[in-house]
Amino acid sequence: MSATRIHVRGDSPYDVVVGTGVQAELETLLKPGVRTVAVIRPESLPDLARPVTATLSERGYEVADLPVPDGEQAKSVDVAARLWSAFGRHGVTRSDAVIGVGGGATTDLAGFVAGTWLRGVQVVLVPTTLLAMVDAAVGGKNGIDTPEGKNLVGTFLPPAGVLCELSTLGSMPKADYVAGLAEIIKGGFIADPAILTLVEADPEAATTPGGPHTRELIERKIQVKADVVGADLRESGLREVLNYGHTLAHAIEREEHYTIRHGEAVAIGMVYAAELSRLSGRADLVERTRSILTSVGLPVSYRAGAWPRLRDHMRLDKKNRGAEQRFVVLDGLARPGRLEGPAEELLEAAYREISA
Ligand SMILES: NC(=O)c1ccc[n+]([C@@H]2O[C@H](COP(=O)([O-])OP(=O)(O)OC[C@H]3O[C@@H](n4cnc5c(N)ncnc54)[C@H](O)[C@@H]3O)[C@@H](O)[C@H]2O)c1
Ligand SMILES: O=C(O)C(=O)C[C@@H](O)[C@H](O)[C@H](O)COP(=O)(O)O
Ligand SMILES: [Zn+2]
Repeated sequence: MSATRIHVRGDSPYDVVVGTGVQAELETLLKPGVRTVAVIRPESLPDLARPVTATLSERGYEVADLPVPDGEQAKSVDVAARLWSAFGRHGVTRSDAVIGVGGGATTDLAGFVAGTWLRGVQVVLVPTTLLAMVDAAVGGKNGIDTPEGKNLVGTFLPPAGVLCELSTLGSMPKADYVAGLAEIIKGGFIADPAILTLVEADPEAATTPGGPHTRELIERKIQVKADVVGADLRESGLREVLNYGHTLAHAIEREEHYTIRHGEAVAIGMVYAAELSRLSGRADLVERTRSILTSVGLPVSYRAGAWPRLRDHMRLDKKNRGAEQRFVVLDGLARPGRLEGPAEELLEAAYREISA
């Protein structure tokens, strides 16, 4: 199968390479002069990183294999501090490189420690989940969670390259794979409705890595993200559209102590954002949102009694300006807009519509 290259523009441009056998390109992404490569990967998945570490060792690089806790548990200041110490022990310098292999939690952590060590060393990302391929590893946002909220500490560091090895998706647990579909569907609502048509035509096929449209869905969503982050890396405006559904999603993740899958929280958050759009007189895409998410097995509601706490968590959303709460909403299909300083009654009314 041939590889597809999706180019991300900007001051530090790079390619996202999608296909099978693409890890062979790894060495070409490393800057000349790299001696030590720190490979960060989930501790329970040594086989995922082995092709990377073995290739680099054979080519004569000093490889530091750095396992981290699985999933969201990795995105903590404690784990970051352990990695900074390991970089010191292994003598990672500014001419060296960090490689993040794993799901979005691992690539977010790898980007964060690369962006903060020595004020920034090169990072290459090798996403191994659907969500990380179509979203987390693309765009240069990274971060860790704190007790105060999701991703509240992080940097913008464009990767030197992203390698999406499609064969790694085969071992993904179904629920994690389906969670990745939420971000693909998000791309459909904010920018590329053809994504929605593909999923709606055969939802069951969309939930399996080997489906007839798997690769097209992946490439379309990466293209949506590449177009946006290529124009606005640091979220000065346009990039906010990628946060559709995330204001409530991040509040739910915090409420669940980061045990709910990000994609599941985003699914619920998108229904909430669709309700906000409808109730504020913009687009009415509520039924289409509920229906497509339900068809692939994603959640569309959350506990009724949770509103006061969720409302409080949303006050620390990164899109807020001072006391003004801000949301991404839809003025129409593929026409994202903003809701700024909404009345509390509107926020609560939209929540009543999605609460179970
Ligand atoms: N930086 C961004 O722009 C951005 C965008 C979207 C999401 N995110 C972040 O991404 C994270 C979610 O990513 P995720 O959905 O990949 O979850 P995840 O990283 O938690 O991975 C899910 C689980 O799958 C395991 N796994 C990884 N690859 C596997 C494989 N090939 N086979 C079997 N198991 C595998 C992981 O170890 C983990 O247990 C969240 O922290 C979210 O905030 C970041
Ligand atoms: O890349 C972005 O920008 C996004 O908003 C994509 C989201 O899917 C992603 O979850 C991101 O990490 C959220 O960013 P945050 O700034 O709200 O933490
Ligand atoms: Zn997200």
